[in-house]
Amino acid sequence: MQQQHDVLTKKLKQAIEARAVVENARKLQVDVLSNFAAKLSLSCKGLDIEMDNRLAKFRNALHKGVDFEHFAPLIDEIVILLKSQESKQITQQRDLHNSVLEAGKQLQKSKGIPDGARRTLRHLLDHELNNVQSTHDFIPLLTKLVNIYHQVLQVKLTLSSSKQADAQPELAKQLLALANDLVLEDEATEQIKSIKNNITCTDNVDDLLSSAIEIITVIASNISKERQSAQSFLVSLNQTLEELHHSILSTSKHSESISLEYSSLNKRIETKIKNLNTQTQAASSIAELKALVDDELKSLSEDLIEKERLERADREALITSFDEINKRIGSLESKLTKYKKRLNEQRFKSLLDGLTKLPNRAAFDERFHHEFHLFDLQESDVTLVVIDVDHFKSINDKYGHSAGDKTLLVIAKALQKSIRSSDFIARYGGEEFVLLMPGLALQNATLPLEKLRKAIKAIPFKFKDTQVQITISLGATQFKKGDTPLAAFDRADDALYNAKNGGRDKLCITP
Ligand SMILES: Nc1nc2c(ncn2[C@@H]2O[C@H](COP(=O)(O)OP(=O)(O)OP(=O)(O)O)[C@@H](O)[C@H]2O)c(=O)[nH]1
Repeated sequence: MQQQHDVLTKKLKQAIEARAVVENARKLQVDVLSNFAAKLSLSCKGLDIEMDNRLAKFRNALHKGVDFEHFAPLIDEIVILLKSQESKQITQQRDLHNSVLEAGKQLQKSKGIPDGARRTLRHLLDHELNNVQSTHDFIPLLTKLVNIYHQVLQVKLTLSSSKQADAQPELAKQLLALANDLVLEDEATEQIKSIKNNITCTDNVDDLLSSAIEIITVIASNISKERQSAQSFLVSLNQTLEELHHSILSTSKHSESISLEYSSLNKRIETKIKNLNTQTQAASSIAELKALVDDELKSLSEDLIEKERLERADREALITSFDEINKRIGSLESKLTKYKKRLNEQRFKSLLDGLTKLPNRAAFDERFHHEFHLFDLQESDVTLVVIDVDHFKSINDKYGHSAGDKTLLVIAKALQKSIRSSDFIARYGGEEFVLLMPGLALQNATLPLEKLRKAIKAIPFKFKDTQVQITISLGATQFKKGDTPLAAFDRADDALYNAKNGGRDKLCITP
């Protein structure tokens, strides 16, 4: 009996001990959970005053270890408040999305956004804004937006304040781009070159204004020269046509008078033959007949000689007139050929970039649309690449604008040299180039494009005795079924954006 009692007591003790362990573990867990809930409730602080009060009560109750029955109504109230907070937040997030989008679009309309900032803004509005999941995600976007606003505001402030209006780097940049795009006759090219030199030496508004006026004057005089040359061509065309008209008129008058002479001569011959007929009938002796025939034949042969003379004169007049007409047509043709050549040269020049002599943006647009048209017809592979020189501004800033120009020239040559003859490269503007690679699938483009990137990186640039490494970033895509030229270009531009954001000196691909 005692033995049984001892066994039972031992088991009971063991059970009590095991229970205590479980209770302790549970208490520990509850403590951890309570702490966590208290911390979580603190993170909601500040959203709503009513909820703050309830959460404070909740934390207090947790701290005191109040029974769950006392918690339950408090938790219910908090859950209701949280739900209303959630729907409030969704509305706020939507409003915030709309206002950021609206602000960004307004900002896009502003003039004077630096190139890099404009690209960042477009990416922000087209992509980043759509990926926002929470209000928190807006913070980096808003920071970027404010940054861009700041840049634009600075440009505007500089513009509006006459005191500060001295420095206008953006205006200088635009003016320089305009001067670079101008394709004029040789004499004007020299003038533009000297204006460009002036622009690179200053960003003072007054100096830039006078450069702008000089550019306008050069353009105006070029247009007037062009007009004069077109006018002189038209005048000479008109003169030649008039001369031709006279010549044809006089030839036809001459022909008319000759044909009148002809018909009277023919009539005379006819009458003489008729007379000869009647007279021979009437002749009574051989001697009379002989004398008659002799007379008439003599007169007829004179008429025939006259007829022959007339014919010869007519032929000669015709030949002279044809010669004259041919000469005039010949001279008109050679004038026309010269004029056409001139127009073609001008068109060719207007499709070349003045600095690098690569095809310019207009030429690229033409070719781009042509390739797109071909793609629509046969859907062959076309890879499109946008290339941008990295940190190019710092080359200008550190070593001067003409060093920047030379750099662009060297890069353009290297790019041209490194591509296939069937590829098409153009200077899109500033330090940006575009490359079209017809017949090359995007999956096979990595190798040649990486080679291109490395080729530029390997150029041994040297400025002011300093070895400088210059790199490029590349964004590539390919034409897709149902694409538009703009959509394809945007994809390549997005890829370039990724390459820039990924640290530059990179090729990024957006299929
Ligand atoms: N020398 C020279 N500079 C040019 C020409 N066209 C544009 N630029 C300059 O190119 C620079 C481009 O600067 P950003 O758009 O800020 O770009 P970045 O410095 O290359 O920097 P990332 O593109 O972001 O790597 C500007 O300073 C322009 O003035 C040109 O024909 N000649």
